[in-house]
Amino acid sequence: MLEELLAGWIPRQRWFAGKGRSIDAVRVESDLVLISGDPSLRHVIVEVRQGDTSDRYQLLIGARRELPQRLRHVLIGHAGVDYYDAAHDADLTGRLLTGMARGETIGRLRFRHVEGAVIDPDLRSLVLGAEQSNTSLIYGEDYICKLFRRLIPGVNPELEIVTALASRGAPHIATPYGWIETDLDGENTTLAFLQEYLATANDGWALALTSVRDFYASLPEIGADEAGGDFAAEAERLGTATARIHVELAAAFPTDVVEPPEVKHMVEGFRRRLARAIQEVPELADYTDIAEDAYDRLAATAREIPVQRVHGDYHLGQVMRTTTDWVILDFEGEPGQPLAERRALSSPLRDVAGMLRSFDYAARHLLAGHPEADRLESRATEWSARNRTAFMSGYVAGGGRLTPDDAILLRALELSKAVYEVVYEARHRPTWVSIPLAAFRDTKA
Ligand SMILES: Nc1ncnc2c1ncn2[C@@H]1O[C@H](COP(=O)(O)OP(=O)(O)O)[C@@H](O)[C@H]1O
Ligand SMILES: O=P(O)(O)O[C@H]1O[C@H](CO)[C@@H](O[C@H]2O[C@H](CO)[C@@H](O)[C@H](O)[C@H]2O)[C@H](O)[C@H]1O
Repeated sequence: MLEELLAGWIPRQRWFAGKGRSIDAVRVESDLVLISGDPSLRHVIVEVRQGDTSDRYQLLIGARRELPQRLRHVLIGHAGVDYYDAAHDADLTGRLLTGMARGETIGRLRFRHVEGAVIDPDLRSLVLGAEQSNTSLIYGEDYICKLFRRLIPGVNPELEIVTALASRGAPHIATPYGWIETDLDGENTTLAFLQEYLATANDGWALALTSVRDFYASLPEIGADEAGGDFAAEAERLGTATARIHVELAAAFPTDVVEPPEVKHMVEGFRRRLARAIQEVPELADYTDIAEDAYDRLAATAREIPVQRVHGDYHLGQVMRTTTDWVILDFEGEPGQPLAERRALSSPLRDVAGMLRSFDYAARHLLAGHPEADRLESRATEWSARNRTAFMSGYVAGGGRLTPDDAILLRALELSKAVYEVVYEARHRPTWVSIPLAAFRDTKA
């Protein structure tokens, strides 16, 4: 009965990855009672079959004889009692904190805390604004608990990296407190991650946009360096924080080098990504020569490239400015890539390339559909260049490496990221495709 209700409810959830394809079957793979009574709380893992694919999802299911008004929007369905999405029920979600604080094992679920962490189990939760691929619960002003919805067997890279960095006393991370795990297909798999909530911080994207708006609105036109909301000092500090994180990651995890023949394989990977992207967004074909030129130059550099664990999907939306520092979040790699690829060693310049692209995004995203887009084009270029330069100087000052050969690698990585972004935007925000395409146009002119 529950399975039937879920088959109707799951496709309507933001985090459901199989949208647009019909569901053949929903099967409950595991069902554990975490609290009994009314209201009751169950932890459920379901398998959703669609054609020849099947995905697993994690659910917290509450049951009450009658759902109060405040929970009616998360009703799953009625079958004797009202079943609902208990992630939204602050009367029940404290159970996750208690489990982690006590280090409990319940059936196949293991609740764990970071050594020495003290977790207050009495805080009440709220679901963070827009649920995307995961559901995040904010407990009081203290913790954020990310509940992974679609379950991929394996340890989540975010948990792996943040706990390793915290144990080294690394700066620029949000303190980890605990996690929930289980075994899936014989692999230890992360179900949820509890971390410090940066209640008073602002994310880098919002801060950068404030600066861009201020710069665009300043009349008579003044230089980016004279604008009141100049972001360059922050960009530079962020560059230094980024270099420090790279140093810490290199110390906490194994490192390696990619030998020159393997660099060619890496370039082949870039070319394959470009070819796949062109199939999806044919407009990109106009810029093939520019990307290929950067890839050829990289293939021609006969030197080894140091590789290590990196952030993997680094942009202004992943960094937060607290009153004292930049904090880096979401070390999960590019969403949608297989776990092995997200955990693979890579050049730290991949993150640098991601952030450079992000400065360009911040400068340009207001231009799409702007009546004065032509006038603002040169201002966008000025803001982007100023902040990219400041970020790089902070990165180098913080110990980040940038030799002339690195600059060739950085350029290829930046264009490869822009290729990824063109596909990402075509899928999710088609009116933004022009932003990453400008990364190629800039050099074509
Ligand atoms: N530790 C934190 N403190 C404060 N806000 C956070 C924290 N972690 C995430 N957030 C906020 O939650 C939002 C989504 O977090 P994120 O980890 O990027 O989720 P997703 O993987 O779904 O993109 C971010 O935009 C950020 O503003
Ligand atoms: O934050 P996520 O891990 O979900 O990353 C994905 O979404 C990002 C958009 O939020 C996307 O980033 C792109 O848009 C940003 C502005 O919204 C911009 O700052 C980034 O430079 C740009 O790449 C990211 O690529 C995607 O993986």
